[in-house]
Amino acid sequence: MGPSPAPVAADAANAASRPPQESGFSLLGFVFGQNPVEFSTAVATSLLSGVAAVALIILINMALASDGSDLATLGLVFAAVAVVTVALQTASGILFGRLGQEVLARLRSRIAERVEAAPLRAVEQVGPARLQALITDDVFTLATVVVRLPVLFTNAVAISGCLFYLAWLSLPLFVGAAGMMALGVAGYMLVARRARHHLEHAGGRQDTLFAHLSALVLGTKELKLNRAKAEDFRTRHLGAAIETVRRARTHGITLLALGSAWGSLIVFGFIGLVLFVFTGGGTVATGYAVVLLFLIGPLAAVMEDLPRLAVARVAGQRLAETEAALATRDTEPAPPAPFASLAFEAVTHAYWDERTAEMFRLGPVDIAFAPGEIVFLVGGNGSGKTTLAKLVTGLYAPESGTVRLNGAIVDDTSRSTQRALFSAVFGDFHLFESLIGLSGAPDLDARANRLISRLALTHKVSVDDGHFSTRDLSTGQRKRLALVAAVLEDRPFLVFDEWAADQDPAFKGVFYRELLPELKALGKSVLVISHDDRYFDCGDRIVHMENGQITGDARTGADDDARREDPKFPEPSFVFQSTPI
Ligand SMILES: Nc1ncnc2c1ncn2[C@@H]1O[C@H](COP(=O)(O)OP(=O)(O)OP(=O)(O)O)[C@@H](O)[C@H]1O
Repeated sequence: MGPSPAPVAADAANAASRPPQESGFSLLGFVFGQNPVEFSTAVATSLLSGVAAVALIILINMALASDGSDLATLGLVFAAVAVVTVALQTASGILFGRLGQEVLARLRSRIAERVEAAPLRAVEQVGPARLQALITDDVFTLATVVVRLPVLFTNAVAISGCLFYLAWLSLPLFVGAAGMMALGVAGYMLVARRARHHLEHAGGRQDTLFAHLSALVLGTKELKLNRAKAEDFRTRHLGAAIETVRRARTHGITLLALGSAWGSLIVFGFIGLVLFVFTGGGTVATGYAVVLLFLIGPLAAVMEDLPRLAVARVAGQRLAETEAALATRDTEPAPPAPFASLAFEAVTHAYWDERTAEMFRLGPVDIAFAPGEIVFLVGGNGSGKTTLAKLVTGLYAPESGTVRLNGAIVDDTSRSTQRALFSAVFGDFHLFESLIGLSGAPDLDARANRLISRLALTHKVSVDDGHFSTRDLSTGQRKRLALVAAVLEDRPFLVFDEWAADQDPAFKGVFYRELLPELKALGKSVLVISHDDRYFDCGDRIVHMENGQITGDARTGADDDARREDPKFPEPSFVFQSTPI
């Protein structure tokens, strides 16, 4: 065992599980930033439509108090203001609708961009369930609030305007109205605090729910085979998560509804007091009654929107937390550099498992790679082979130790140069539907189809315009397609993580005895993680791992000249021509 690495430093990016920080996400700021002109116009139109609505109320009151001589003029003004109000409301509705969709699209792109830019370890720690919940549910919640903003602004202005008008009609009554409203708002806020706690809890449980929903799809086979298992999963696991989210959200929304009811009660109470107790009829009372009756609509709408704002605030906070967890940016992708050597000195990495409070430590590891070398990485399950491969490819940054590429130290600013050396097919590889990143490469379809034929897949799949004709294939066949994509990238170093494990015995032979030597003959380096001990002789070196340590690193013996004589190792005669892409 080497010196202990700094505890959990490697997992320090686990910000997603940190206690929630105050929301660093301002929805208004974000919408404004996306499109300042459109946002300002939208706000202006909704504010003006609020002013116009107040003007309408004043005109109605003037008409009610009129002796009839100015009714015609008032009528014309009323018609004009009504048209302007409707036009403004429509314009702000359309503008905020557009902005809402823009927010939805931009936030989704922004999350995708953060995921792309963040180091792999940070993305792994945030986890797919949180990202899925965020990109679907939370982002949608935020966009919905944006669509409601014009109504909120219009109503806020209408309420303020009406209050001014009430003050003008009667100051003492206005003071009473303002006092009652303050009481209503204070009561609402008190309840809303408690409601927010429930909504935050629901947000946290939402991640578990999405994880279970994904297990429902990915684990369909296992669940369908065993009814008891399916029922247990549906009721106890998925069902419990659905129920927890439902209960927490219901609690939150019920509390908010009670808060709104308290607000409405106060308003109605005040209308009653003004009409039946304090004014005792008269013009002021009529004016107050008309305005207060009008106010019920905007006040009710604002009360209705407050719960939406509370839910959106929680969504914004989750977004801010996740973005903070993904805040570290990897260096910009670098163009492929020439490869002369890659060396790791005393490199370590540690995983911290929060649930079991256990640490897996890899290293300190010393290992070096040269061009045109085939290295087998072998060892028991969980010995750290894939983790080492992630360090070698630059997907993980070492916690300590030194990486040298072509003699120069690789640091956080140059790690992308290290990554640019590699193409890899990991055990949990993903086969994209097309040869992404390669469009426009010369003869792409022809070269891909030659490789497909070489991998005995011609009857199953072809490439047309860079797209695979199908991905409905066996796991082994999809892995062959992943290999096609990796080889076509034409990078100097390839990593295959137990690639041959899903191949039939005949094809294992093709992989180890034909493809690997041909890649070597093209000057490629290959790191092969393998349990196929009968093919270990195909490597130049065998590196053994145990418990996160390299326990052996030895050359296989057969030198390259001897190999070339050996009929087992053919010349690179065929399709793997390394056409630069
Ligand atoms: N994403 C992860 N988060 C936390 N711990 C992990 C993670 N991936 C691996 N580990 C831990 O690291 C150890 C080494 O895993 P690794 O996948 O590197 O082993 P391996 O030698 O490739 O195993 P196998 O032959 O089964 O693929 C595991 O025992 C596991 O506890």
